[in-house]
Amino acid sequence: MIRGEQYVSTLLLSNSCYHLSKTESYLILIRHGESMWNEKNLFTGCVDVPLTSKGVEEAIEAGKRIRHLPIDVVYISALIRSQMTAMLALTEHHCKKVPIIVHDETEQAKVWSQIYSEGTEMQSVPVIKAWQLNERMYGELQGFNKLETAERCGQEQVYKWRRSYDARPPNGESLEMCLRRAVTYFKEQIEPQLSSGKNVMVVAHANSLRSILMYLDKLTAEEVIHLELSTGVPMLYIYRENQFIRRGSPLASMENGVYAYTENLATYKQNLLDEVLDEVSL
Ligand SMILES: O=C(O)[C@H](O)COP(=O)(O)O
Repeated sequence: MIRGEQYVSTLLLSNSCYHLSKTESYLILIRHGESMWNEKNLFTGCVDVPLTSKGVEEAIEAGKRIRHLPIDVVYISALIRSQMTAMLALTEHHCKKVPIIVHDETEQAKVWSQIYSEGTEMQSVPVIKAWQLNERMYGELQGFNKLETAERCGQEQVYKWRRSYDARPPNGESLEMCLRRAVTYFKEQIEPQLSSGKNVMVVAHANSLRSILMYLDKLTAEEVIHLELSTGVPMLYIYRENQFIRRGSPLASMENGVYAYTENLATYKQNLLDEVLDEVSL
């Protein structure tokens, strides 16, 4: 439903990126691309493993699928597979802004990573690293093969550890425990960005994202059991009036379905097309 002048475009062209009116904002969630332990089917959890070449390709492909969606701030976990995915995806973004990791661990880190040129800062996207978005800590399963563990401990037990809300892998985190840190962080740090009109991308992990999706989609402990996330697939949410509206996964950049979701996005797309046409006719 179009809300008259509330959604009338207030688009401003700034360095070839458009800023939308502040009545709604966008949230993109992506599970990292395939990691070297995903490929080997090993429980990974908080072990810091990089992407495979397939994972690199998935990250680039994810970037292509969201390249025409606005992004003002990016959140990553403390693990390299999330960081590689975010950086690779952003190389595809039409804005061509430079993703810059924010270092505010200490006063010195803050001062030493300061950008002094306002113009250069405007050409960058802040990337915020948060351990709270890490994969669920898989405890004593970390490093073991998932199939072999199912043979050893029983399929049903392993399924419970992997998919249930409250079963806790030996000395590891249940999904519930992972939710407590990931969703608390989401509510305290990410939601305020969305409500201030910022468009956010979060690149995290299967289970930290499952817990965030539980919150966004109001899933019950029974429903979340069936929620599986593929690597490198972007999911889009519209944030409007403190509500999250699930919009599925953009299949391609400029896909009509995505931009028809709201008047604001349709206008955003039209402005991008006009800009391309202007460039062609120059
Ligand atoms: O940590 C892992 O092993 C995976 O990233 C997620 O594993 P799962 O599918 O067993 O939850």
